[in-house]
Amino acid sequence: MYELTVRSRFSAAHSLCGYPGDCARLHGHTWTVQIKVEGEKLDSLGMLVDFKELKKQLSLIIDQLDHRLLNELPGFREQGINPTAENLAYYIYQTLKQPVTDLQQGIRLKEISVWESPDAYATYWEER
Ligand SMILES: Nc1nc2c(c(=O)[nH]1)N=C([C@H](O)[C@H](O)COP(=O)(O)OP(=O)(O)OP(=O)(O)O)CN2
Ligand SMILES: [Zn+2]
Repeated sequence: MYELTVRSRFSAAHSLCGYPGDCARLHGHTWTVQIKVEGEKLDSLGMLVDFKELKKQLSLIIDQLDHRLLNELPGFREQGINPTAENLAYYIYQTLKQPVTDLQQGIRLKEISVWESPDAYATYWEER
């Protein structure tokens, strides 16, 4: 098996409704998002999939999140879901799952990790 990893960053604000502390107040982070894909077969260039293609997919979702109030995103606002690192990792996974599969035959989205700070991150994946 091969595994590829691509990372990017964005800045955005959030508040955690019901949190018993200062995270309930509006505040911001420079978030890091990491995407991992996996697959077995390399193409004739020796690539599982071009990093450039993965970066493109990642930048599409980053553009939706950058300099936003994350609580107002569709998917969080209507359902009153807190934009925690966990929920963001799930949201990004669901958004990228199909587009990544469509990039190249035989590859799948393995996991999404979201860092709120250099020392704290959450990862979401689905069992095969
Ligand atoms: N499991 C989770 N726990 C917390 C989350 C989260 O998304 N998942 N989020 C928060 C808040 O967003 C908070 O802003 C982050 O707090 P913290 O990690 O403590 O970061 P600080 O920048 O405040 O760093 P300090 O080390 O506390 O100064 C809280 N928990
Ligand atoms: Zn926070």
